[in-house]
Amino acid sequence: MKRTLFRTRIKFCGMTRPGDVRLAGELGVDAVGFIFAADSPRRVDAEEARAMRVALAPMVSPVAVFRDNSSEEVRDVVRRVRPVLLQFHGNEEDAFCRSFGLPYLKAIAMGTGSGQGAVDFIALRVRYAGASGFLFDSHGAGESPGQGRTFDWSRLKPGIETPFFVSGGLTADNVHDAALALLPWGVDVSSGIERSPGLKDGDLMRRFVEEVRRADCAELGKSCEAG
Ligand SMILES: O=C(O)c1ccccc1NCC(=O)[C@H](O)[C@H](O)COP(=O)(O)O
Repeated sequence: MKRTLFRTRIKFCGMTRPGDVRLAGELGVDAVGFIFAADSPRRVDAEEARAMRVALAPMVSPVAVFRDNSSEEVRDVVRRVRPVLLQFHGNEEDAFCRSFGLPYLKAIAMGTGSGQGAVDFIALRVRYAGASGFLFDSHGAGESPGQGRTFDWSRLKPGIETPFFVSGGLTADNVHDAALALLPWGVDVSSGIERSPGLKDGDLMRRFVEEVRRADCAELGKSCEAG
């Protein structure tokens, strides 16, 4: 999407501890994700997510993350956790995703490596007409997300007109390049800020945020020079 503001949103995903949620807020992160997918090592239940929601600083958005959960499970999380955004990583179609009355992000499985074509963004927009945005993640279709692998970023061509997040294998060492190469609405990270699945590391969290802000400053500098 055309860059008009110079702040890349940051979402920390797979939070499992209130202390990590508190630190994310202090670091200026925009959103935190709670994972309710059955097969995730970062899975939390609605009560654990509620406890973390209490630890959220003002203006930090709680996001509920699913992968082929039943509509009853999603409804239960919506009622008990009160997320402001839903994120779907499985085979969910638009009618399902929008049926909960909340904005949603559709995660798109990009697979790993190169050799696949550019993303057909118009087809995605048609298929997920109700989506507020997309999250391009590195897992293959049917694979578990959160594996810490990148995908071929060149498959995302400039000119995407809907907010999109880049995800998969981002760390403090590569997020600066990703942000500058793709100018995404936001970046999403899980294992790149962890010591082990679900246990975030304060130093890695802080370094990740610093690197995103460094990319934002570089981009802002370029547009100031261009007048
Ligand atoms: O991370 C998981 O375990 C997970 C399981 C099921 C659905 C979604 C999941 N994660 C969603 C995310 O947004 C991750 O942050 C994203 O896949 C990036 O992960 P990573 O490569 O570890 O940064």
